[in-house]
Amino acid sequence: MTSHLKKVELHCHLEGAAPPALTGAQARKYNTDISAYLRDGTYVWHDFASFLECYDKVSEVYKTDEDYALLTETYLQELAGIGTIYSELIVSPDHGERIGLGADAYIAGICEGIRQARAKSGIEARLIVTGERHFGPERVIAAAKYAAKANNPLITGFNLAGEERMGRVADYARAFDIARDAGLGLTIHAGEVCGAFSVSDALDVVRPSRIGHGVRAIEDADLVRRLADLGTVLEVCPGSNIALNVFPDFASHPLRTFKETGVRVTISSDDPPFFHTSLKREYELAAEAFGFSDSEINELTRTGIEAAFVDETTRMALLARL
Ligand SMILES: Nc1ncnc2[nH]cnc12
Ligand SMILES: [Zn+2]
Repeated sequence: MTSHLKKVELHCHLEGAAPPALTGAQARKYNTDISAYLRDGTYVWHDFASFLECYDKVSEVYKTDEDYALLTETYLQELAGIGTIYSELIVSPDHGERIGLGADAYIAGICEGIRQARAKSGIEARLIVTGERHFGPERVIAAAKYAAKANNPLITGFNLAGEERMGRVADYARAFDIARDAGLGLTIHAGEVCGAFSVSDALDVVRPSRIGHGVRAIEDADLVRRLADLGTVLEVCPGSNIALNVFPDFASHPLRTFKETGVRVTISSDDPPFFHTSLKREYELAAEAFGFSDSEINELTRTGIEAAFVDETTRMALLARL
């Protein structure tokens, strides 16, 4: 049981956390047929590419700033209900543009959801703006420029998500330069769908303090040592990795090996209902599938706070709540 433990999540895509019931209600509200992507309360996909397609279709039934406020507050309140004190949400202003809402209204709705949740439960949250590789480098650069200029204290990081097999990290270097120059925290999806080379590329080109997933670094022992030496924090999402067949089962998953070899690791849920998981389940898995003790799980949580994209006063306050 991990219900008594405080929790932190660094890696969750906001639209990826959309509860199927809420998505169904949204689809009915807008008279949109998403039966190809949501059936019997379950999101329908069969591989990484179809997951990304399903994700984009589901996202499209959240159309207004109020919809985004509701989605954000709903997820954060679920997290607060299981003892979560801090959450970083991965958001895409470019998506706001694509659906015609506009980036500012999209972000304003999400920030309203954060304020509502914090007022009700005290949960702290920040936003990581992401670009999506499959929409190409120009859109990713535009996302970085948006984040850099937003002057919004809740936007504290920049990420690159989407189809990892498209292009190389170097194609997106300029976007990360813009985000770095603006003082944003940097993280990047790598070593999830592609192998160890993608993590090496990320370290060489982006020099991020964190990597989303990074788990396929396990294929290269020198790279694992490099991650440990650099102190790069991996945002590990075991349930997602098994659902996407990155590893066949939890027994083959490298979370414990990373920890034992000195790589700094945290646990997150990624896109929880898409992968039949939740942050609650990821903490349970840490105990039951990976055999971590309460104090080892608290170390994962502490690492999450140490690596969080927050000011030092907030970091100290979060550490004090552990
Ligand atoms: N697991 C994942 N990997 C890459 N891009 C994503 N976008 C949403 N979830 C993702
Ligand atoms: Zn992700």
